[in-house]
Amino acid sequence: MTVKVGIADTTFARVDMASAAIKKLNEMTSNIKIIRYTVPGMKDLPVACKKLMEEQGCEITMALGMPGGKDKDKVCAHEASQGLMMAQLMTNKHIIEVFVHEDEAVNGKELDWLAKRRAEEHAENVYYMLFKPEFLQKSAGKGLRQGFEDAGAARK
Ligand SMILES: Cc1nc2c(=O)[nH]c(=O)nc-2n(C[C@H](O)[C@H](O)[C@H](O)CO)c1C
Repeated sequence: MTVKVGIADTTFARVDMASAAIKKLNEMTSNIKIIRYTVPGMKDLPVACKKLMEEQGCEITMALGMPGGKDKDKVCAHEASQGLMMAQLMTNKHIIEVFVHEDEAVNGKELDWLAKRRAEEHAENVYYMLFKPEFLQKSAGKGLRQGFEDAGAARK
């Protein structure tokens, strides 16, 4: 049966993360219907995701945002994250937050690579959460990361 997956993204972001996530999800399964909803910025993502789940019937959503490098952007990112957690608890559905901070990368090229890679790897997580939760259980404690390289399990 087809599962609806919501993808909420922003015009503020400097990289089209949603397209990378959508491409990855469509490569992994044909059992999903993707509904995309683009809003101005990350603080608009909580209600966008809640509407995708409550009004469009999405089972799970991804919130793709890009906090800028200024202090006020980091405050906004914290506020947006609080909103996303609230929206998850209100709907009892997962919203996978995919934030890429503009100052995580040294230049535009790395930012483009990082943002798309993190979006893809979280899209994989969405697939596993929907269809193969046992795969995530098997990966518990492995230090997996999305975007930059995995941290790996702690060496005894
Ligand atoms: C300061 C600020 N920083 C960011 C940011 O770093 N990333 C982002 O996506 N959006 C930012 N915004 C805009 C808000 O998220 C939101 O779009 C506006 O307040 C309109 O609701 C604001 C206002």
